[in-house]
Amino acid sequence: MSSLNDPANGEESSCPKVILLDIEGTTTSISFVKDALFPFARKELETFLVKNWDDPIVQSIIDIIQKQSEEDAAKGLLENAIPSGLNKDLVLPEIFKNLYWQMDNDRKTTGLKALQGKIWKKGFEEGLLKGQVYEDVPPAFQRWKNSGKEIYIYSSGSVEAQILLFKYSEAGDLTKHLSGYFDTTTGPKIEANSYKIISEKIGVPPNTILFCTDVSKEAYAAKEAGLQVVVSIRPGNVALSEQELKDFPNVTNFTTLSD
Ligand SMILES: CSCCC(=O)C(=O)COP(=O)(O)O
Ligand SMILES: [Mg+2]
Repeated sequence: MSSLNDPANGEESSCPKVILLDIEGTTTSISFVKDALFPFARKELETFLVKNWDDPIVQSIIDIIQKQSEEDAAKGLLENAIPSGLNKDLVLPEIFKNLYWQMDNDRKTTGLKALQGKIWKKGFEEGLLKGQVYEDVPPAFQRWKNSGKEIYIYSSGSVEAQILLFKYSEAGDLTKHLSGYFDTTTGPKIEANSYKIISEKIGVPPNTILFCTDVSKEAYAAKEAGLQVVVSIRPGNVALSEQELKDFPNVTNFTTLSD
């Protein structure tokens, strides 16, 4: 990784076998997620839930959202949890209120992300949404595959949403390059244990995985788990502190990220 903006930390890092990528701020601009994907889900939210209320998968997501609201209320983040056991007409306004609050605060909870994925499905399949990736992403995928590496995704977006974004991308179907996907059902992205689980699931030692993300808390968690870590600096990303720049190599695009 000699061409990276690598702080002189003196640590040996071997050539990675696996590239593990975050989406927002890494393969895809934050502005695409915030200005296209999130508003689409917000606009369709009420219609989607009213129409699909009886779908068992939607009901299982509602359960997750309700339980999350209990945790949030217990922590004092919310005044009231979503009441359970109410009929559809009484509970739906409470669910909408909770979800608008979550979206306003860009919460990365498993329930909200699963629901957004379900809503985006229609948008991607009907051509109303096209997944955006930075222009250096498709050639990097090809280069890594050619050199025998496996590429995985780890994003707060649900696995379903991740697949949609890469399948219906402006650069064509990129899922052919991807070996697998992880979301917050594996664990929070800011906990080292999540990265240990990912390395076990992929079946390779942590230090053979190179994780690239824009979020420093995720970078520190992955580093603690023993992964190689590179921070992504893209236009619109949150700027890194001086300390973070010392602690991690960084890339401004994938052209220089691992051969
Ligand atoms: C189609 S993936 C949606 C991305 C998303 O909802 C999100 O919150 C992105 O989080 P990330 O962990 O990729 O930074
Ligand atoms: Mg990100």
